[in-house]
Amino acid sequence: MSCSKKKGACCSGGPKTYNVVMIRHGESEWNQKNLFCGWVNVDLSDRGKREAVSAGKALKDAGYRFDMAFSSVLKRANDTLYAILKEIGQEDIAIFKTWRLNERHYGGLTGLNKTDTVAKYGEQQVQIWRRSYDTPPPPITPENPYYDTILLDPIYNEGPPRNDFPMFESLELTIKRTLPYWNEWIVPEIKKGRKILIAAHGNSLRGIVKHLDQMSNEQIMQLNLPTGIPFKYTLDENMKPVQGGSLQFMGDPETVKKAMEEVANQGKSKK
Ligand SMILES: O=C(O)[C@@H](CO)OP(=O)(O)O
Repeated sequence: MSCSKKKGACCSGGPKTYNVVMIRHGESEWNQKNLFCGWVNVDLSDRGKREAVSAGKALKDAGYRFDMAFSSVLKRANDTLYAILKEIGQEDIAIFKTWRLNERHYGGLTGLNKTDTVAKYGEQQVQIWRRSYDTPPPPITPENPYYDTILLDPIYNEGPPRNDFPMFESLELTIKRTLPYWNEWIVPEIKKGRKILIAAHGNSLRGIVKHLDQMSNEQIMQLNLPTGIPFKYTLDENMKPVQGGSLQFMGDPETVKKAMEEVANQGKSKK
């Protein structure tokens, strides 16, 4: 059977491969204001909404169809997903939402302006907080204006458990709660040949990318995922990327490069 037109599992002659599409949500209102956001449930900005629609159009033009979708419990990722599904005319597919795909919890940095934080602590420290593998931000405390906003938000009624509710997360800690979900819920569906779309966040997706590409703790520091540009992985039966199958962005390389630089620059001082 030839399945060259299918975007899920493919088997035409050679070894079986599987495609999975992921997207970081479109620009959020707090991305626009350059604030550390993490678990605060903010909306997409107008630009972010446009990015989500464009992502949907790109997927539609490339002929993508999905069997199911996964997202976090945060509306910026959910709304990105809905906009895409609307564009491709698949609003009725099954959607699974989990806090395990949330953005990393930014602890005591939540709500702070990234440029002001650079001015106070220096670019190097902010880069460590934003992109290092295992250095967490300071914990969020009750004095933080968003402490209750997060803790009392009904989106967290289903988890994480109250006695294990994060007060901060490094990338390492983010991966510890994201990867079990990837392995237990997403991988089995990919292996069944289901065509999967994941709409999540810069750092939860960095965790999945680090795992798939077996990137070192140093390599992952350099990766900034752009907002609202879908990317595809082509995986073998062991869920390892095939040659050239990693991080295949659906956008022209110059636009992707600029969008990545824009994210990186959020943690630079304004000259
Ligand atoms: O503030 C955040 O929650 C994240 C993503 O928007 O920011 P950063 O890119 O600094 O990890």
